[in-house]
Amino acid sequence: MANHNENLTPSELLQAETQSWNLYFFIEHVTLKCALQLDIPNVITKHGKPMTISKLMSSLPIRPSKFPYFHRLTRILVHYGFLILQKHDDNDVDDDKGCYSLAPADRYVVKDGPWNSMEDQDSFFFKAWNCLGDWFKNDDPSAFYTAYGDLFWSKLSSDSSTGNWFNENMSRDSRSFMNVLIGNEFKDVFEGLTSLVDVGGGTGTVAMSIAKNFPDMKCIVLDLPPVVANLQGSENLEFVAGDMFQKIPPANAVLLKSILHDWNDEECVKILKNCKEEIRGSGKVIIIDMVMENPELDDESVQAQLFIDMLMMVFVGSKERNKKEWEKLFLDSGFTSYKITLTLGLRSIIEVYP
Ligand SMILES: C[S@@+](CC[C@H](N)C(=O)[O-])C[C@H]1O[C@@H](n2cnc3c(N)ncnc32)[C@H](O)[C@@H]1O
Ligand SMILES: C/C=C/c1ccc(O)c(OC)c1
Repeated sequence: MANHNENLTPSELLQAETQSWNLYFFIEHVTLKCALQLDIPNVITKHGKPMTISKLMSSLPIRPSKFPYFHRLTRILVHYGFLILQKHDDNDVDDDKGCYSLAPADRYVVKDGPWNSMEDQDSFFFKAWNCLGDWFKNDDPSAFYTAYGDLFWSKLSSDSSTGNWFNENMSRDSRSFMNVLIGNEFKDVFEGLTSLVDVGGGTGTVAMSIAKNFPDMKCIVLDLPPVVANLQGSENLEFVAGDMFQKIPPANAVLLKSILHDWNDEECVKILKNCKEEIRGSGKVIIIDMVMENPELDDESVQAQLFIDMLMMVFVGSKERNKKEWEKLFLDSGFTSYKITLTLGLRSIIEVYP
């Protein structure tokens, strides 16, 4: 092992060279981005079955002059696991080496995954990330603020196309998450509740799913005026425009999905105290958010969690919390007990009792 006063050994240097290619050039990002620019996931989805490379090329908006280059893109997409190549026969010498299909991650992205429309919002997204270095050297609340001179929620409120983009993505995230939650034995968490207010419930995707599955429960969605303006409720679903730091409508249970990770500790305590005040009957607060440092998670999940934690820092100046940090929030807001009832992928369901 070389210490940092010495030059790298030849083998360290060669390994560093390899690593720097893999780390510094965003290979996965730039190649996947091209796949999305060419609409590869949608074209394969529409085709309905795996496609040969010739079929794929002729179905995509690419010029014949570029056909000879295309297998280089599919090759790296296969390497990164974005595409799956089922080989027909290793002896095949022509370009139809096999059939390409979508990996589960693309099927998720096409069908209901959020943030796949990053393309339209590319500069919006990266402008904030590009300011992260500057943010460390200034006193701004978030790198987003450094980039835009405005807070994230305020910007979304004033710029309706970005606001709609964000709400649509949160809604996609919520739709797939609720399909897992409600579609399985996991829906116990809502059983027996008479009413529920989804605080910061966006455009109501979560509440609609609960309202549909529990017709006797009255569901309320509280969100900022520009988010819920013009949204139509139903028999047991109501939209309320407001500010969770001011007043939360009373209900048997309060749901906070992807809310507390947007705020710092003092703000979270304020929100939680407001929630506690409005709980009616023997109710609870239900939190759906990540719990960091869960030793049961695999490396891939940990990496995604670490990234989302950074995302919160960049966009809203907040953080993801470990079990101890969650517990402190609950006790500081006057709750007596809590339990982490379920972990689904990256996120957990935490029930908190007054
Ligand atoms: C990350 S999104 C989560 C949306 C939804 N709960 C979900 O999981 O799909 C955070 C939500 O909090 C809302 N929000 C931000 N500030 C708020 C406030 N002061 N009062 C009520 N809602 C607010 C935003 O408009 C946004 O819909
Ligand atoms: C670009 C995405 C920004 C973002 C901001 C706040 C959130 O709570 C969030 O949840 C996934 C995403």
